[in-house]
Order: sequence, then C-alpha cells, then structure tokens
Amino acid sequence: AATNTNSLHPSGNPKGNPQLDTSGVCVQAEACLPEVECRAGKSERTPCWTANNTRGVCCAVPDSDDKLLISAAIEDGRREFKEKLGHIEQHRDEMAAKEKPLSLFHKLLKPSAGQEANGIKTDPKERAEAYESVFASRKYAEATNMTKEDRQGGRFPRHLAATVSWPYYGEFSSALCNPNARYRTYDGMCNNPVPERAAWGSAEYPFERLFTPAYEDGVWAPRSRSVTGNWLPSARTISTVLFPDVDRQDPQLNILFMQMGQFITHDIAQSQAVTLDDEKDIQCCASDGSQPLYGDKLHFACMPIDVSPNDPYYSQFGFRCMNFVRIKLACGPECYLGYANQANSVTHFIDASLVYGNSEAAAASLRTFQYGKLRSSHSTGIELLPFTRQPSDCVPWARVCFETGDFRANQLLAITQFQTMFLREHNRVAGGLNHINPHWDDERLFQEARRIVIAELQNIVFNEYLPVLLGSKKVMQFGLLDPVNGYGNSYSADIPPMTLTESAVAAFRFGHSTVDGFFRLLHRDAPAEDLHIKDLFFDPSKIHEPHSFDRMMYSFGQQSQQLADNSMSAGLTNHLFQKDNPFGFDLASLNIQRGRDFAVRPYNDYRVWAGLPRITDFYQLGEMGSLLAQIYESPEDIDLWVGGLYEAPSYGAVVGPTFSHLLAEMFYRLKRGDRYYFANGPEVNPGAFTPWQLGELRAITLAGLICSNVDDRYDFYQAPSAFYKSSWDNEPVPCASYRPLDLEAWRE
Ligand code: HEM
Ligand SMILES: [Ca+2]
Repeated sequence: AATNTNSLHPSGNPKGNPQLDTSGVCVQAEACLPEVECRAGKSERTPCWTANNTRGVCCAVPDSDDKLLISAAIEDGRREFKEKLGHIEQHRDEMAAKEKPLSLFHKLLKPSAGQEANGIKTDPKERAEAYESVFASRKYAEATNMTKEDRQGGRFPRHLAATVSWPYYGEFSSALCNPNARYRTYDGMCNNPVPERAAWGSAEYPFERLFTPAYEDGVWAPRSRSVTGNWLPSARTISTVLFPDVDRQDPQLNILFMQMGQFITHDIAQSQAVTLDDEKDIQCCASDGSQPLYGDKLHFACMPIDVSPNDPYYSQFGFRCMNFVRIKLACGPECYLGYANQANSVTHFIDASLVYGNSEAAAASLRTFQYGKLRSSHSTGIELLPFTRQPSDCVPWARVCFETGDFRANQLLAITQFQTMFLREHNRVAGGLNHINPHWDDERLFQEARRIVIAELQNIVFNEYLPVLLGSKKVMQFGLLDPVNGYGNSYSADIPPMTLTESAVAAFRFGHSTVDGFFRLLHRDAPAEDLHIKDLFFDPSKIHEPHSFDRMMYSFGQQSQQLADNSMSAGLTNHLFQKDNPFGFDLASLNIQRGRDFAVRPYNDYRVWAGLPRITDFYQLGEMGSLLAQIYESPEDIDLWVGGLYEAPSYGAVVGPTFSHLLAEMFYRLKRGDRYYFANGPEVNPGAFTPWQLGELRAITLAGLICSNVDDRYDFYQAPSAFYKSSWDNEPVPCASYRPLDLEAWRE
C-alpha cells in the first residue's frame, strides 16, 4: 500500500501551529529530524522537536550491527557503479546519440553545451553520489532481505551513503545566507531561514514526493509490472489506444490559458535526462530504430519504449524502439540510503526563474547592467528577446533564435511570445522606476523591477489562473487566493516549497491534452493563416515578422484551447520535434514512461487520497472505463497521467478531482513555503511591499499585462478575462481601459 510521506493538506498540519507533545517522544533507536530529511522510518511517524528547535519526526537510526552491513553495502555499491561506468567507456560509440535521425528531441531535456552560464550543470560525475547511493541501497536491501513493502516505504536505516557539497556548483554554507535580504537569490537558496533548510526549493534540489515511490526494487528500478505480475502495457500502445487525436475545443478557454500553464511549468520544473559524462545524449535503441540496444551496450539509465509492429503510425517506418533516457537523480544536501529522487534543475519557487535564469551567472549573462534592464534585441524596430549565442537551440533553418533564462523558450511560438512579454514588462518597469527614482543605480533598478515582475506573475498564477484551473471550491479549500486588501501572511517555515513529483510527471501534464495541432493567426485584411505545430518546433522565425507580437497575442486569445481529456493532438503524439525527419516522437508515451521512470504510484492510490472511492472495476468509470479495460489488466495498474485525464472535470474546473487535488496541494506548498511570496507582510517577508504597492500589484491581470506590452497600445483590443475567448460579456476593449501599474507607489 502507498505510504503518504507528507501530505500537508488537508490531512497534515496545514494551518496554525498545532501543539506538539515534546515529552521524550522518540525511542532509543530514533532521532528527531525534519520530516523531509526522514525518508527512512515508519509511515506513521511521531512528531517531535529537533535539536534546532524546529518541528520534526522520530526517525530510525542504525545500530552498530547495521552499520557494518551498511559499510559493506556501500563498498559493494560503489564498486558496481564503477563497473557500469567501465561498460559505458567501452561502448561509448554505440551509446552516444547520433545526429540523425532522431536525436533532436533531447533538446527539451538538456541545455546545449556551453549553457553553463545558465547555471545548469550537466556533468554526471558531480552527481555520482546519487547513483552510488542507489547501488548501495540495493545491496543493503538484498543483504538484509528487506521486503518489497519495506523498501518501497523507504524503511531503510537513516545512514549516509555519501555526502555531497551543496549546491553542486560551488561551496555553500547556510552561514552565507542573510535572513534579512530584501531580494530573493537567483538560485532560490536562503528562502527558508532555518539553516539546514537553506537549500529547500533551490535549483538542483530534488522534486518532493507526496507518496513513497513504486520502484519495483524499492530503490530505482522503474515501475513495470501489473499487480498480476505480468508486464504493464507499453506506453506507446496506451497512447495509440487511449489518446487518439480528436478535435474537442474548449467552449470557453483559449490558447492563452494553455500557454500560461506551460509558462508556469517552466518556472517550477525542469527534469533532465542522464547524459554521458561528456554531455553527449544517450542512445538506447539501435540506430535504425528497429530494436533496443542490449547487454552491456544498454546504458543503465535506458528505458526505451517498445513500439508494436502493428503501430498505426510508426509501423510504416519500421520504427520499433523509441529512445527514452531516465531523469538524473539528486540527493539533496546529503545522500542517505533509500529510494532514488530526481533533480529539478530550476528553482521550485514561482519566481520567474525562466526570465532571470537560475543562478547568478545566468542572470548576469542576461543583464545589460545599465538602467536595470535585461538584454533584448531591436532588429525589427520593436523589442524582442535577445538572440541566442547558441544557435543549436533552434533548427538550422530558423532565421532567429532567442536566449532567455530557460532553454525551452524556442520550443513553440506561444511560449516564446510569453517569454517576450515578461522581458518587455521587466524593461518597461525598470524604465519607469528609473524615471521616478533617477538616483537608483542599475542594481537597485534591476532588483526592484524583478521583484515587481515576480509579484505580477504570482498574482496572476494564484488569483487568476488557478481559480479557472481548479475551480473556486478547491482554491478556497486550500486557501490559495490572496485577500483583496492587506497582507496574506501565509508563510510557514515548516512547509517544504518543493515542486511535487506527482504533479510534474502527471497532474500538471494535463496541459498536453489542451494543446491544439495548429495556431490560427488572424490578419485584418487577409484570410487567417494556420501554422501547424509540427513545422514550428524550435523555429521561432515567425516572431521576426512585423507586428508578430500583437497579432499572435490577439489570435491566441481568439482560438479555443483543446479540452483536457482523453485526446492528444497528433502534432504531439506522432510529430513531436519532428524537424526534417520523416516522423517525430510521441509526448503521450513520454508522459506515461516518465511516470514509470519516477515510479509514481498508480492512479488508484492518488484517487483515494483525493477523497474518491477506490476503483475495483473499470466500469465504475462509466463508458470511459471500457476503453481502459481494453488496455490494463487491473484497475490497480492505471498510470496516474492516464487515469487523471480519464476523469471528467470537476464542476467549474478544467481538470478532474484527482488532478485538481494534486495541483492544489502543490501550489499550496509553493505559496505557503515561499517566505518572499508577494502578499506576505513585513513580519515574515524582508522584501514586503507597502500596502499601496500591494494594491497596485493586485490590480494587474493578464489582460493588463498584455496591454502594457503590445507593440501598439493604441491599436490593440483585449478582453478583460484574458483566459476566456471573447463573448458578449467578455468583449475585447481598447488597451486604454487597462490602467498600467502606477509606479508612483515606488517613488522614494
Ligand atoms: C505547447 C506545447 C508543449 C510541448 C511541445 C510540450 C513538450 C514537453 C516535453 C517534450 C516534455 C518532456 C517530456 C518527457 O520526456 O518527460 C514536457 C514536460 C512537461 N510539460 Fe509540456 N509541452 C507543451 C505544453 C505543456 C503545457 C500546456 C503544460 C501544462 C499546462 C505542460 C506541462 C509539462 C510538465 C509539468 C512537464 C514536466 C516538466 C519537467 O519536470 O521537466 N506542457 N513537455
Ligand atoms: Ca522558479
């Protein structure tokens, strides 16, 4: 059964400070540690106070016999890992991805070489500890005959398998944190004032699990078996049968809603595939795509997707093996024995890290260091993102290619335009502040503009986007809305502000179903132009055309998004990142396989957590159940991403009850665990706004933000509820109707 490691809401201790009984609670073989540091131990753990006077739980620690076993296991584990590295050395040629035919799809998972400046480290040697820990944990579990249940429940003795210095890109000591710093750090360090929690939510910190994982070996072997003991169905088979391309337009919501979701994703999540140590991509299939590599030639991080010879699309190409490389692991500040966790290479906080970069070095490479501005380009006479110094970020025939704080920015036109909008907003605000406070220097202007842009983004996410996504009932239940007047003060240093694994690999990927196969660009005196996404991946050339920003933002507002349901556009399922290849990859397969790579538990466990009855018969899901029954042997097998999208949406929400509960739980943490959350007052937030400033920020909606940044404000019409298509009660109105942020509130 699933072990809920730390659901904070509603069953945890979400509100206030429940009184803890501190009277000698932990027994002899236990120590009191912060809950997130206690992967080991019992599922029902006793609360206690740690040595640092913070809240913790009683955690099992090893006795001396155990310690001997552990040391032996660690030695063995290291040896085995070294052996694997030896195989890699020997077969490097086969394992390294070839330029052709299909390696470009990695682009989304891995920054190009030379993006070191973006603060993203990709050298697996630096993370050897995480893998050594995996191999050691397996050895220990074998040596002590741990049951599968104990392994999956993380009931390993709490013992260091290795120590890593944190963060990976340099020496760090929490003593370097200034708890009163007015601005957040770029990499998210020092948000939590408790020294041993300084790294919480920072770039490279692992995703946080809601439930313990379902690794087959309890350590890192992917989830791969049905409860019947047979293999689970292939991810590609599930994709072709359960996610056909059916045009079902959302009657109300538009492409801006879809795009906001991906924009938020890129702020809070970026998992990267394991690479060879020279950063070359790993190949898991024979170069003709006919079969997987085998034996020592198969890299230990390979998990290729089996494509049936009868595949309705790929069979014509004889394509039988879809490359799939597992996500890099990370330990947090130290590596303990236990199950594997995956690294999130961006800051977990909603802090516009995709605009500013995830490290000081990344931010520096994006700044002009004059008047607080970000670098931009003006080759068409209007402001666009700066051109990249890394042309391999785009297809070779792209006429332009842009650089931002996130390397996924060129993926499709709409994400690139959102990045453009936030860049423009930063520079606009910095310019306005300079006008009002001419005595401020570059650094002050930059940081104040950044603080404002982050606040605007957080306001749109929590007060405008989430109510539509989750429905008003859910956002109320989780306290996700901010008060209309005054400070919110929702901060708790006990809430880990980490992106949830389950949301990153499943719930938040609901958005893939909402993507349409084309963008319809509207022209005033010419017919509409349909651009198919399969021709647009990593080619933002269109953005270089005159009026592209205004035309696209207006058009996105008029085009329906697709419903979040059991359908995916073929642009994503057969043609993902196709470029000039005859066929592309399949995002639905990747989502399903990714869930198994991270070993999130099957759908039923989360369903029950969300308060729904366990499914014991497929037909409890109605007509849709009969489709699932064609594929899965048991309702206990359903992959989380699949099950969530097979639920009908909750009343007034875009997604069904299980996904909305998971997403609410994650956003709850990202808000309440963020000391710098924009609505927090000066008691907790050293970067608090004044009540006047806060009122100004609360008034900015996405509609206002778009209007502040279009090329021609005097010739643009924007509907007030930007996520909804125009209708009689949501008519586009001239931009003059939206008051931009009044920077007078910042006069000093
Ligand atoms: C616009 C077209 C989009 C494309 C082409 C796209 C493509 C991708 C790809 C290739 C991945 C990595 C898949 C893997 O190997 O696991 C991914 C991950 C993801 N996508 Fe999308 N996506 C799109 C839109 C969206 C939207 C609208 C949302 C949410 C509303 C979304 C949410 C996510 C999330 C949460 C992840 C996991 C991120 C991580 O942990 O690295 N995507 N997407
Ligand atoms: Ca972030």
